[in-house]
Amino acid sequence: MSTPHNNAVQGQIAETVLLPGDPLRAKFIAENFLSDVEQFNAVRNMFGYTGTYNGKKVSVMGTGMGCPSIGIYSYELIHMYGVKNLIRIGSCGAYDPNLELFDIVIAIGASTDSNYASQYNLPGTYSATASWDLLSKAKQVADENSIKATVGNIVTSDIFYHDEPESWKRWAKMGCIAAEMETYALYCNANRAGVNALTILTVSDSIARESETTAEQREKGFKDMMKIALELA
Ligand SMILES: O=P(O)(O)O[C@H]1O[C@H](CO)[C@@H](O)[C@H]1O
Ligand SMILES: O=c1cc[nH]c(=O)[nH]1
Repeated sequence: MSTPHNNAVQGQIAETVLLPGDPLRAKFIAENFLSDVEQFNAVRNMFGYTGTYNGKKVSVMGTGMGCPSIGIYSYELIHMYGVKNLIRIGSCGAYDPNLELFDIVIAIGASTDSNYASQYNLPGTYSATASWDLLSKAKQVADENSIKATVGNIVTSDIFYHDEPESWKRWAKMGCIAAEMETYALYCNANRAGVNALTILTVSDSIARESETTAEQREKGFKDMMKIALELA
């Protein structure tokens, strides 16, 4: 069975899938970290691959940018392909001035300006949280490999170019340490379905320090994040 967005057939996708926003980052991981690689998707150039890492079957697939895009891909992976562990590996902008470029952030929860959770018609505000199992393992892998990884609440925003450039400071005042654009929807989908999700991010920009990495570094760098995520498979 395939979907309008994914050509994979049953059994082609592993129970653990790494999810970078950028499909070229998925290709890079498949080519450089996995063995016995098979490509399962190219619809919309949203590349997806399955291979092995240390003998374990693992998949990697792009999600595109924003909650609607990761919402579609992660829903299909969970409900149509039986995926149990969804690990986003993305870039983020740091709000916390203690975070430096290339530092790792592990998202224990995501706050948001998105209305993704309105579909659940809840009688209040939903806190989208990570799988404790994946999170505690990820922190352990980071510590064992002497990789600095900061665990905290992040902001998933629908907006990259904000009309009010200083508004991030209000999230920072609430203890949010970094911003990206997908985790809230990923955690909602996973929690609603009773499967595991975790977001691991690399700081690509410091909003607090006004510094940034290049597009090539974002595609090919970030090896610490990839190592942590692959060890979870
Ligand atoms: O590097 P990725 O995973 O795409 O993540 C971040 O980068 C994109 C914005 O440049 C958004 O998708 C944001 O969440
Ligand atoms: O500032 C940033 C950097 C990466 N991704 C974002 O969403 N924001």
